[in-house]
Amino acid sequence: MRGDQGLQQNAVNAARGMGVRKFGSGEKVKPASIYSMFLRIFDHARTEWKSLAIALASIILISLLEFVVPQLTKYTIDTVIPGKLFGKLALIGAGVLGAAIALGILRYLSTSVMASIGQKVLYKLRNDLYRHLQRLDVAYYDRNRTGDLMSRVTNDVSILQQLISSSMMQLFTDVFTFTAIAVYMLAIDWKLTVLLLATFPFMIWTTRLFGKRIRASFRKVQESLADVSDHLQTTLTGIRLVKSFTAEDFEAERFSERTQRNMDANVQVVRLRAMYEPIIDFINFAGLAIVLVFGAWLVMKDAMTVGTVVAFIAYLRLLQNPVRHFSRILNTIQQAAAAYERVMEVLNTKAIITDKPNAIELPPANGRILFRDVSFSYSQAAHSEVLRGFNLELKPGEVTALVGSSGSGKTTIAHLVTRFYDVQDGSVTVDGRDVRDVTLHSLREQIGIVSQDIVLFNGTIEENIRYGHQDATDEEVRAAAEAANAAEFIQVFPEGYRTQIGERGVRLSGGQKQRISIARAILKNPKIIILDEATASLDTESEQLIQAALAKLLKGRTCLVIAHRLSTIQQADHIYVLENGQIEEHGTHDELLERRGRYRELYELQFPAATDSASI
Ligand SMILES: Nc1ncnc2c1ncn2[C@@H]1O[C@H](COP(=O)(O)OP(=O)(O)OP(=O)(O)O)[C@@H](O)[C@H]1O
Repeated sequence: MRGDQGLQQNAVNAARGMGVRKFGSGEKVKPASIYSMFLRIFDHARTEWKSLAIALASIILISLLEFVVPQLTKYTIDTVIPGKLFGKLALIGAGVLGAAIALGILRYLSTSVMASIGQKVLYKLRNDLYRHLQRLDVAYYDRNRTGDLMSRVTNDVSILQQLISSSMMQLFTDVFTFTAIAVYMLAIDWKLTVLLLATFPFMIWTTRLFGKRIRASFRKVQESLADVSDHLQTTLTGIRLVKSFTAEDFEAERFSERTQRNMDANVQVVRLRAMYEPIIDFINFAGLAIVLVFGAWLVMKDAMTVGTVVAFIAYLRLLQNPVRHFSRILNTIQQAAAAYERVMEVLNTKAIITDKPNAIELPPANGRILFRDVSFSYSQAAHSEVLRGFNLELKPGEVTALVGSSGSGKTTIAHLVTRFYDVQDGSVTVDGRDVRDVTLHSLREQIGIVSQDIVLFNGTIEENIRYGHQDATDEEVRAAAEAANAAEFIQVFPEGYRTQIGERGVRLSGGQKQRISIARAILKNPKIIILDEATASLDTESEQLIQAALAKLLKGRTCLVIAHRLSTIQQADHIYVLENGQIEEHGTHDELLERRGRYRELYELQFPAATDSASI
């Protein structure tokens, strides 16, 4: 048992794992250039121009003040000390302290303003990403893992926010300081400065070399983190399954494999940084050696004052600070670039199922649905067609049931009506209009789905029912619950309709959840209803209540019922038996029993006694 389950899980995970690395066509982005990342961030920050202006002004003032302090040093060494100007000392002391206080205030201002811009950009980006995810096709969710997508919206966006809040400020300050000081030093002594700047190409080259590798490692860190998040999401939501298979240790083992991959990737990043920083330090010391040796030589030759050399060394430090900071910021930038790539992979994915430019609103439907010569497959692989030249008519106000073996294409037919997927050939029409010619909103608004996988959100019972029609009044919500045979059990809860359900509230039984989902569909009041295995796995009492609720829901609507349990569809107006995407036979329950074909076979399998007596 253990082995079988392990094998299955591994196969599922291998397939899923492929989904992460191999995005569908159009989803793969080139390694994002840091430049395009900054452009996009600025684009998001544009509306914050006032705050940006304050931050920029602070940066300029910080650079100016940093420039003034070495000038005071030079003045003290070259003028005050030789001239014994005691009266100036207090002024110099006050000047340095004043500059320090002003620097503190400006740094506070720029940091807090940038942090708030960072948060706002983060807020916008995360909302854009979520909105985009909501619009992406169902097929996108078939290919990508939920935990991985969650990690992109949470972890990756947070990393980008760190870049804006803390590192970008530093980067601006550094670029500005670097340029201002380099220009000043060139003016004072261009030869010494050129010699000094000769070390910088080495720094840039080293930075680029390590940058690429660090980014690749960060990509691994983030991907492995997404794996961890995906594993958590699947095993915690499926905790009952894990326990029923006593797979706790097995899952803990698999979790530790994933965290180990994350740890290894992190260690790789640290190793690269540990190698990079000493190289940069060495180049910085080489610069210091040049200034010290060449400067001292100039002083000894009376071509330069001691104060100028001291100031030069102070400026050298200021010049090298940005580079040293940059080596640290590089970490954040590379990490952000890897996160940015992952965010862009989602944002660059275009939804395929969208409204045509000239899509019209589907008028209130009569509910006649026609499949004409439909061919459909989920993938482009050969022989993967689920439907081929498929024809079907669903008549307005009638119940059409689909039965057939597992995998015969029943759910796929429902997916094509709701346009979760588009047909490759032929057409699906509602009241004569191709579903691709009408807006998705107007189409889906007129379709209600009640399925076996009931999704109820964390919130109150009332909120869950109202999901079917947000503007419904309290009376309408209650009437829908009444019609769905749910009112009785809801009223037993002390808080009635305001009872919290889901993780932070009461647990409902399968039948109760089903009735709430029927109430939700009744409140939506759609012209077309799709029931997907709606009454599977319920006890007889629940089933009777639900059957009664469903009878009310189906009344006067076009209904597509996908059923395995033939007992639930005996009253259907039409029953179609599907095998391998083809209709094998159709008719009413009685007609099909008489025909003694596949339907009767299925029926006899489910109700051996009933057919025995029927045939006597
Ligand atoms: N999202 C998907 N991506 C790829 N293939 C899919 C997808 N959904 C279904 N299929 C494949 O399409 C075929 C038809 O599946 P479908 O779910 O329509 O069958 P079904 O008759 O509803 O089965 P069941 O009664 O077991 O629910 C199956 O071979 C299935 O493996």
